[in-house]
Amino acid sequence: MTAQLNPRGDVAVLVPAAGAGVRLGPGAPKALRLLGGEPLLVHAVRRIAAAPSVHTVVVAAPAADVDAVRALLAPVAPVTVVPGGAERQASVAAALAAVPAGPEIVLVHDAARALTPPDLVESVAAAVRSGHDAVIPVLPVVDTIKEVDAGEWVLGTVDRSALRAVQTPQGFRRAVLAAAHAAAGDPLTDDAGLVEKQGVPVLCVPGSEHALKITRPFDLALAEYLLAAGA
Ligand SMILES: Nc1ccn([C@@H]2O[C@H](COP(=O)(O)OP(=O)(O)OP(=O)(O)O)[C@@H](O)[C@H]2O)c(=O)n1
Ligand SMILES: C[C@](O)(CO)[C@H](O)COP(=O)(O)O
Repeated sequence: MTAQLNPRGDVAVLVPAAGAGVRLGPGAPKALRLLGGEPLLVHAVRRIAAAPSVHTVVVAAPAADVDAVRALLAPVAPVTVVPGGAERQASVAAALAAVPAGPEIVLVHDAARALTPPDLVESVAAAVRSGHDAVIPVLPVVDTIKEVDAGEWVLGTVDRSALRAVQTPQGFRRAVLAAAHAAAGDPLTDDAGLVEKQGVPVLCVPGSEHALKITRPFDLALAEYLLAAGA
């Protein structure tokens, strides 16, 4: 039996949360590390659950922690927890397989983007609902970008005007995401990449600086600051 949030909602949110967090340094799996005294995953799920369109949330947890994650999230929101895989893509596929009949819009959202505002969940879902098969939140790139050889010698300067930094939640018509995962080969770093390989147009909508991905220790420190400031 899959847990539901809003039975009249039309959105399922998949939360890959099975990563180790190697770049954050030694410690518990990243989704379980603390921000303001609570695990990143709790922050992420709380904000997803505050988005009124959300019908179902499926979390892909580290396989060894599935029961602990179920217990952790029970007081936060009704969620389904499944074991994740060795790569993010496999974790998303496992969560997608657990979505019940009903929601025709599926969002994929990193637990590591713990402070993502509910408004961003709603705006991505609304863009899919309005007829777009695939929608991603993006921000402009603010640094000058260089192509380098072996990470050391500059080969050239890339025109950044057409570049965007891509966030989550990424939103899809359910059948489009399912077909892209069914056809998936080697793992890609995001779900839009799989959909692009199927020739499906992907729409960009404005992202949010609060949806930063907590990847390195500095990101966690920044998130602590943002949380204390009311994010
Ligand atoms: N096998 C994996 C790997 C990643 N993720 C999830 O995918 C999201 C984005 O991944 P990232 O931020 O790169 O997390 P990690 O893989 O944990 O980071 P690292 O590469 O530093 O270990 C995270 O919520 C992470 O938990 C997952 O569900 N399953
Ligand atoms: C999905 C993602 O968050 C979009 O920016 C990103 O691609 C995850 O990448 P990572 O290498 O797993 O951090």
